[in-house]
Amino acid sequence: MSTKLISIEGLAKRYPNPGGGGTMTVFDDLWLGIEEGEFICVVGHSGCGKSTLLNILAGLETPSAGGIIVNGKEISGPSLDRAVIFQGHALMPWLSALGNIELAVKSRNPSWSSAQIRAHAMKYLELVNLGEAADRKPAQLSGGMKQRVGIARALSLEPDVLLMDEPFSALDALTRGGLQDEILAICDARKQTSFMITHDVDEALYLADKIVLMTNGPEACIAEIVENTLPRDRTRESMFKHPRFYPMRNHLMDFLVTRSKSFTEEIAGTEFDKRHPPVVSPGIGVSAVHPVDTEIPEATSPGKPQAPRHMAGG
Ligand SMILES: Nc1ncnc2c1ncn2[C@@H]1O[C@H](COP(=O)(O)OP(=O)(O)OP(=O)(O)O)[C@@H](O)[C@H]1O
Repeated sequence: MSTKLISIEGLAKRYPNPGGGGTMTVFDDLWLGIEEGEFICVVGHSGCGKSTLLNILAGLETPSAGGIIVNGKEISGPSLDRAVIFQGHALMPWLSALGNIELAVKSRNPSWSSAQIRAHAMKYLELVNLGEAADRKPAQLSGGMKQRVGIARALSLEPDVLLMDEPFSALDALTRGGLQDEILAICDARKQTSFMITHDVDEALYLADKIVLMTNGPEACIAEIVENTLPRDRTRESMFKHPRFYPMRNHLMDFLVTRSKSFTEEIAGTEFDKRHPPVVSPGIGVSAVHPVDTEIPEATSPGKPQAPRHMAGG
């Protein structure tokens, strides 16, 4: 029996072949365990199945094989325990910012009085610094403000798991940076288990405890789990100057640019086991004081993973 909050076990997704006849396997035999309070980012090229994976976690899609266990129960559909923040905020246009959150709070707590619902919704609107915009309709809010309402709505459900599908990708860099800071502060304070898809390597390095690397599709798989070796109390400014930043960043970029395409050849003849994707810690051994001029130790360099520590179902 798994001790993880989330255990993805042998997950596969197949769709009918677009060219007709047979099926197309998006990904196959994914195994991943997620601890309570962890912030996971999934990185991989377009089409490898990141959104499909998140939608299965949300209960919006069903897997073709395998399953996902959350809190000891297999996912069989959507649940308010798993809140989703989408790229397009999906707000009800006829409701105010506060009204949108109240709707979610009411669905979560049907027995609450209107006053209780309002107070709870307002608390989360204020948490994302939108208290003063409570009465505004989505059309009267900027893109960043709308996304804040989406974040407040998801958090107001006080979910076990927060699922985010490229939540900031449609925003300008400044707004994105501000929202990343807010989400990080909130998730840290609440020890919120979070699962985010992003194409932005720096976003993953700033937010994630672990970064899951997916190979290119079709038939994508989890190639590695990269432990973020930057200090947990990193700030956006300090992160870039840390000696482990470039070992981390280079490892991720090397995967995306080269290894994600040729992974099948990389593992040919090795004992690579999809059930226990290797866990690597780039930059460990690099001095935290001196500039980056130290070699990454063999045991943690690409292709020489540490003994797997992060196993689902195990
Ligand atoms: N409902 C569907 N029917 C058929 N094929 C689908 C369906 N949904 C997704 N796919 C296919 O599954 C594959 C994975 O799609 P998915 O959106 O999960 O990828 P992704 O990694 O999230 O991509 P991106 O980074 O571009 O958002 C793609 O080839 C896509 O065309």
